Amino acid sequence: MNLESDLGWGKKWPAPAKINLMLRIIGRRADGYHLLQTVFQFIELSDWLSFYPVSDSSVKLRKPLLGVAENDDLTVRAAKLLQRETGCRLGVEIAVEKNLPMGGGLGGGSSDAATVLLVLNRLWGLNLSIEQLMALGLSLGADVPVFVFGYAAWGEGVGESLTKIDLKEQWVVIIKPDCHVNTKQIFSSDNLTRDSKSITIDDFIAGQHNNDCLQVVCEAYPQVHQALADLSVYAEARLTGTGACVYALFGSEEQAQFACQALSANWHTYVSRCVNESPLLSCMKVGANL
Ligand SMILES: C[C@@](CO)(OP(=O)(O)O)[C@H](O)COP(=O)(O)OP(=O)(O)OC[C@H]1O[C@@H](n2ccc(N)nc2=O)[C@H](O)[C@@H]1O
Ligand SMILES: Nc1ncnc2c1ncn2[C@@H]1O[C@H](COP(=O)(O)OP(=O)(O)O)[C@@H](O)[C@H]1O
Repeated sequence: MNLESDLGWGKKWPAPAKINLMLRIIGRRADGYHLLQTVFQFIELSDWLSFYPVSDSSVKLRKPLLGVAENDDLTVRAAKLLQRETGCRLGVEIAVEKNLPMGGGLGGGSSDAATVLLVLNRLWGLNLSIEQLMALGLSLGADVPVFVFGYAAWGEGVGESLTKIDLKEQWVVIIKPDCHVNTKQIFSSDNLTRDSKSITIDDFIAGQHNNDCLQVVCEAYPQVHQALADLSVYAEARLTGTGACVYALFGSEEQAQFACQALSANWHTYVSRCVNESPLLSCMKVGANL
């Protein structure tokens, strides 16, 4: 193995999805952003990113995503942000294997950005700390810090104040209804509950799982309402983030596969495993021991 591949150039790095196990909106900041209480857990279902050296300081995508201009892509924005913040003059070509649905509430774009921040920090030798990378990530999107943090977390603020939490690692069945939910549109709704009472981690563990976006999302997107009804035949069905994906947790892979197979006749479904440590973090630990 040569030095380039030892460092991780050309290697495939995961950008895992997240689910929100509950989401409460407890207030609103002066800039319009909402103050949340949420619980993030990772799932193994991932996009995969590879990085290739280039001879100049350009940042480019091997193949831009359908419907996302190259310069708007969160991977490109994350790489350019690192260059701006550190004065780094190295460039990169990024290849993205996109498996996570866009606008699905699974945080795919945010996770792609976090993978770029963490991996290029290593490949470009920048030595930024996790805290510095989380702060940079926050400027790209409220969901980015948790993917840099790398552990299942109780999230507050706009999602940047994170406390590590150990959750049961169950199997998850996800339905992706045939619609893209625009996060900004949901957070702009007059009908959104914005004054939920704060709860504690113990309240969540005792069973408070509600998502304050649920009603507004179901009113705007009847497919989401139908997906929740169909999934709830098998287990408690919940909305992740602002949707559109809905999910249910199962104690075993067999139970999850059973529900998934039955639902896949009418829906686009995924089955995966929930994990407390981000698959990216696990991968980076292995890399660090090379
Ligand atoms: C709701 C959550 C829950 O995890 O997830 P998704 O459903 O998007 O995956 C996140 O808070 C979303 O994070 P993210 O998707 O990164 O949002 P951003 O790009 O920062 O914001 C998109 C838009 O949503 C609104 N927004 C977002 C987060 C927040 N706490 N308050 C808001 O009001 C803002 O209007 C913002 O312009
Ligand atoms: N690399 C990327 N992957 C996915 N979406 C991206 C990416 N870069 C920019 N976007 C934009 O971000 C939006 C939200 O994407 P995503 O993070 O997948 O959904 P959500 O925030 O609902 O979980 C997309 O609709 C797309 O316009």
